[in-house]
This record gives sequence, C-alpha cells and structure tokens, in this order.
Amino acid sequence: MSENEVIIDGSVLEGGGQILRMAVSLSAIHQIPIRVKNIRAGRDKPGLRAQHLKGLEVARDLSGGKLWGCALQSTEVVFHPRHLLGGEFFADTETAGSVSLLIQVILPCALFSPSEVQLTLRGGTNADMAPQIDYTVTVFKSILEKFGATFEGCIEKRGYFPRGGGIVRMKIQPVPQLRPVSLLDPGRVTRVWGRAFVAGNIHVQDAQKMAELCHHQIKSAYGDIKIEIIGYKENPQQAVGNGSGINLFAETSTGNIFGASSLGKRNLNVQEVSAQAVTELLNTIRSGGCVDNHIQDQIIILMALADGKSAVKCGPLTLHTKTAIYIAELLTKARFHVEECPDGTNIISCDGIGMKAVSSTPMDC
Ligand SMILES: Nc1ncnc2c1ncn2[C@@H]1O[C@H](COP(=O)(O)OP(=O)(O)OP(=O)(O)O)[C@@H](O)[C@H]1O
Repeated sequence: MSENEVIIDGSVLEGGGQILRMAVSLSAIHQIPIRVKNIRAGRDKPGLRAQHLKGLEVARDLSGGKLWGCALQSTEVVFHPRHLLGGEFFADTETAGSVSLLIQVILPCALFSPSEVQLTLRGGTNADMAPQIDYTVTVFKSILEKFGATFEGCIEKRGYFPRGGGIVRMKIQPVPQLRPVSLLDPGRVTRVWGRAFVAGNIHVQDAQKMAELCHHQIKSAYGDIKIEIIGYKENPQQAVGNGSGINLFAETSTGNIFGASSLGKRNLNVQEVSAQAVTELLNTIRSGGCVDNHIQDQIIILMALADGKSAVKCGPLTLHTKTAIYIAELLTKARFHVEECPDGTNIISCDGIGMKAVSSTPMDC
C-alpha cells in the first residue's frame, strides 16, 4: 500500500457505485492515489459490475494511471492516477450497464484534460436505476452549461436490458475553470415536453397510448402551458433489442429543466408506466426546488470543483446527495452547507475549490 493512498469506504451512506465513480473522478483530477474498499456493500450484489469496471478502465487510461483489483465482483480497487490526457477513448459494458453512468465517471475528468476528449461508449442507453441517456443529454447538459461547460452527444443506437448494445459518441471540450452557479429561483413551469418510446417487438400503439396518457395527466395539472409529448417506435437500425419507456422534461420561467422517466417492465401496463413518469415530474415541480432529485447528487462534484460559491435550492436531500457531499469533502477542500428552509426546501451551498484544467501534459520524469 502506498503511504499517501486515501482509503475510501464504499459502504458508507448510499453504499452504491456512485461512491466509486466520484472517488475515481476526483482522484484522477487531483492525482490522489486511492484505495476503495467495500465497493457497493449496500447493494444486493456487491462489488464491481460491468459498468463500474469499464468506467474505471477509461478513467485509468484518461489519467495515464494504474489500477489494481479491477475485476467483476471485486470489492476493493486501488487506483493511482498520473496526468489527465485528451484523445479518444472507448468503453463497452457488454451488458445493459448504463452508458450514462460511464459518462458520470469520465466527464468530470475530461473537463480538466489538456485537450478534447472523444468517447465511444457502448451499453444500455435506457437502463433502470440510472439516468436514461435522454436525461443526460438534456437535464445534465443544461446544468453543466450553467457551470460554463458543455459536450456534444450523439445517440447512434439505443440499447436496453438485458443486451445493451447501444452506442453513444461524445466530444467534451475542457474548460479553464467551472464557474459557480446560483439556482435559487424555481420560477413557474412554462413548458413540458417528452417522448414515449418502444423498440423491437413492442407495438407503436403502446408508445402512442403512453404519450396520450402523460399529455392528459399533465394537462389536468397545468392546463395553460405548452405540452408536447410524442409517442414513437425506434428505428430498428438504431435500437438493439426490446424496450419501452418515457422521458419527460419541464422547463421553468427561470430556465430550470427537470427530468422524470420510467421504463416498461413485464409486469407493468402502459397506464402504470405513464403514471410513474408523470408523478415523478409533478412531485419535482411541487417540491419547490430548482433541480430534480437526480441532478441533486450529480451536481455536487461540479459545485465542489467550481471557482467560488454555488448555491442550489432543492427538495429534500436524497441519500445519494448526502453521499456525494461526503465524498467531495473527503477528497477536496470544498466545504458544503445545507440550510433547511421553512417551506420544506433546502439550499445546498458550497465554496468550490476553483479547479484549473491542465494546460499541457507534463513531461515524464
Ligand atoms: N431515473 C433516473 N434519472 C436520472 N438519474 C438517475 C435515475 N436513477 C438513478 N439516477 C442516478 O444514477 C446514479 C446511480 O447511482 P448508484 O450509486 O445508485 O449507482 P450504482 O451503485 O452504480 O448502481 P447500483 O444501484 O447498481 O449500485 C445517481 O447519480 C442517480 O442520481
């Protein structure tokens, strides 16, 4: 064991893969050697799954680093990063392991690389317990842009449980620094849009029905706003396997974008799938925050790295968010503060560390 390795306990709080992803990203950005123990101890099947393993391998390559213990089901890994690099990287989860979760570990590193990072990622694009790729390229991208960064993302093929096989290409331009954000005014909802999809052997009528149901339920709640929800079948050339689901988005008068989604499952009918997505969206809007429950944890790393004080109003803190704050404070000097407001919202604020991109790759010693 290296003397300066930081030990991270993967069983704390949420005890999921997010601890590993965030730890690895921050380790690569700060060149801190880490040892992550008890990986995903809070999950039914602990240890590394395909998505975690492939994400780690790209982080290793992107940081010219070394990795030990990186095997399926492994509960302990050691990661010694070196210098961040630009260039082309590829990962294939070979399952429905989520492409969006690969992006979660790679993108923060790429923002601080010395040159553009191009990614080709294969796996599940619309997988359970993870952001659907539509969410990543809409909600996450819009938040990232508030921090002054962006990416180009192209969904070439969709992939679903269990086969995966989706393909997403991305280009990420590094930024000199991330700027802090102040998201304190939720505004009022001005428009809702979304897509209900089916692929493979599922009939297009199911998608149309889900779109109609979502439209109707949102119209009952917010009659006077623009609502545009389409139901469609994915082109067979651009989708592997069978899948169905919904992605809904709402935009507010202050430029906040919320996402909500659901996926079709064998024991759920179209009414239930639609109701899940609509309920999630309406609950988010009613929570009075400027971000939805999922972006809440995904912006913590950006707040920690930004140059100055960020403040974000949100609903009740999720366990994922508490976990993200714990890891950010463990591996950076950023400090978070959560203020509970009388209306039930919370304001998360953070003095970010002002991380700077590497201007060029240092010479090897
Ligand atoms: N429906 C969703 N929409 C957007 N983001 C989501 C959604 N579901 C989960 N996420 C995000 O995906 C991430 C999942 O983190 P988690 O630690 O649970 O993953 P994991 O441990 O790798 O997976 P597992 O649950 O198999 O252990 C979190 O950032 C969470 O906010």
